[in-house]
Amino acid sequence: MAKDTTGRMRVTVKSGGRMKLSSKLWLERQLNDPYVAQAKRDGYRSRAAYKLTEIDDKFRLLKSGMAVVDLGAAPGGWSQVAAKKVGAADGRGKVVAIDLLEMGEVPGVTFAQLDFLDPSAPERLREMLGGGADIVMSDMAANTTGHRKTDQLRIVGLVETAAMFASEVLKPGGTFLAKVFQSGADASLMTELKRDYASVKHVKPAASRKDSSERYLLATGFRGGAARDAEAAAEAE
Ligand SMILES: C[S@@+](CC[C@H](N)C(=O)[O-])C[C@H]1O[C@@H](n2cnc3c(N)ncnc32)[C@H](O)[C@@H]1O
Repeated sequence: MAKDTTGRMRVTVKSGGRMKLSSKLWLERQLNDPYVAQAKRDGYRSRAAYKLTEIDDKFRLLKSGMAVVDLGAAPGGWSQVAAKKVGAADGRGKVVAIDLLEMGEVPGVTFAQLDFLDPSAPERLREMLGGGADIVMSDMAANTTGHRKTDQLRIVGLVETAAMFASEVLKPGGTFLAKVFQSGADASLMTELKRDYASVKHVKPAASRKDSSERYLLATGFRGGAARDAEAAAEAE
């Protein structure tokens, strides 16, 4: 039986033409998970909402009036948190979100069902955004094959593509937040991000399961395309 990136056993079930992951262990965890119960009480679509809330409480990323891109948004917990913090429902801020899956409407959030790896995705997102972004955040998790090396490459590929997109749309001073998995495979990405952002670190919120290798890469203080290109040109001389 294959394992996913959290190391848990994975059973693949076909449902309505869509592949669904399930397991007895996963179900037990859901039932005993305080964040799942809390999310129900607070009206959040997912327990993931608390990961973003925690990161934001600590680093004060989301502010009223900001423009946010949410990659891999379904079922919508992060979009709900971001929409509330930036004031998207009353038009102060903006949240644009995409996912491979459908997502129920979140007030103030512009959503498109779209594969981020599709060549048309960046342009579509730029159209939805209609300007620069203050934050690009990605909670995307690539589908796993069970083959460790392949899975690591897919995961890193997804984050690198998200980072590249972030560097195209972020305003100077902007933030890139992305889910990664502890593997060391993101070392070269870290080096690039350190060149493009004032601060780059890994964060692991308490709501992220301890036995999971999941963590988040937080890059703040985007230096902006012009500054970055000048630095690269100086290095090349
Ligand atoms: C952990 S979930 C996100 C949970 C979400 N942040 C929340 O708070 O509800 C990861 C999502 O990434 C999406 N995803 C994975 N690869 C993607 C891709 N290439 N393009 C768009 N979405 C993708 C999956 O469909 C899945 O819904």
